[in-house]
Amino acid sequence: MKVTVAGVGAMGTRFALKLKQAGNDVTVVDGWDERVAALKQGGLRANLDGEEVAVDVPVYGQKEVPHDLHFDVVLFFTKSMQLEQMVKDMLPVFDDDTLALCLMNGIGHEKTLEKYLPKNRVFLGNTMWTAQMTRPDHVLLEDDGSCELRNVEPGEPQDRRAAELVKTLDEAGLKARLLDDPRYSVFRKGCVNGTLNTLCTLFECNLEEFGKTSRAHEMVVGVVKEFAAVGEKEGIHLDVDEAVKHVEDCYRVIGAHYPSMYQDLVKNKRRTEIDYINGYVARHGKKYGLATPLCDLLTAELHTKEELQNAQ
Ligand SMILES: NC(=O)C1=CN([C@@H]2O[C@H](COP(=O)(O)OP(=O)(O)OC[C@H]3O[C@@H](n4cnc5c(N)ncnc54)[C@H](OP(=O)(O)O)[C@@H]3O)[C@@H](O)[C@H]2O)C=CC1
Ligand SMILES: CC(C)(CO)C(=O)C(=O)O
Repeated sequence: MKVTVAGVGAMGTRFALKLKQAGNDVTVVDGWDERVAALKQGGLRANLDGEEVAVDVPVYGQKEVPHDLHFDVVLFFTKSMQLEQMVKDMLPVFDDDTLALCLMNGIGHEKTLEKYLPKNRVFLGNTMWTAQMTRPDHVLLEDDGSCELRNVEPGEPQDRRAAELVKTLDEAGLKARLLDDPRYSVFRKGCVNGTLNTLCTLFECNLEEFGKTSRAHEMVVGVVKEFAAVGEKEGIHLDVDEAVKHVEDCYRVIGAHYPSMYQDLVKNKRRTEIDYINGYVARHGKKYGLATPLCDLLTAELHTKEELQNAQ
């Protein structure tokens, strides 16, 4: 499959590397100049499950992508606040059958994609893999994970193409599965990020350390209930007990991981994706007349921490 990964930070690198190693034709695009320079010089460099690897792929800065390239799929892995600009910059390489796949954290990305692309070419889902930039030229890829996806609009040929995408990702060792409803999956993943990313960033701990604290369960249940209430208004019937279990399973499966939001703010002093996670629930709760006190407070706390850290 001919794939371009648009946004090749930590997670984009995992997907680009694994897809390339499995024999796919992979190109990468990024907007961070230092990262682009490092990729052009040394390729995709990572510690992959304990082994140092370096793989060469074509690399383009976000503003220098040649318009005559063709791809079967553009896989978006920017931060949420960078997605819209990346979609606009990638539009010239979309032809009549190029697919857009977004597995990023955050709720509502399909709306951004649908502003620029026909709905039947928008594919959505999430990943439970982990990844961490150690330097602008190097990524740490450890832990086990998975990913899941589906076309947002049912029908052909997109149902068939979703199955093809899953097969390609799965054959690359990315443990992919086909979803029934991608928006359900995005809200369910939102529960993981709206609890673990946010609280581990505030408390500056990893998932396992947070999970061992005595009030963790109470906080997780409270936040998940707010995601479920907003989801309900948007036609998504989240199973609260199952979503809480999904969150709490992370303490065991990827316990040593510091969530991407922690990496952004605590490690890199970068602004976070909070407005697309708890902030989404807080904003939409207001729109539907629902009280979402925990998400309101967590969003305000994260923004306050960003201010105090002078995050860029
Ligand atoms: N990492 C993880 O474990 C997981 C991540 N995800 C999701 O995947 C998506 C991509 O995230 P991820 O791969 O973690 O992103 P990264 O942290 O690797 O960064 C993406 C972009 O942020 C900017 N940036 C990051 N670090 C620095 C730095 N030190 N100095 C300057 N700029 C920096 C760069 O863009 P620019 O310069 O243009 O601002 C870079 O291209 C997100 O939606 C995330 O939530 C999902 C599951 C797990
Ligand atoms: C790996 C996981 C699930 C941890 O919260 C994540 O999505 C992240 O780090 O952003």
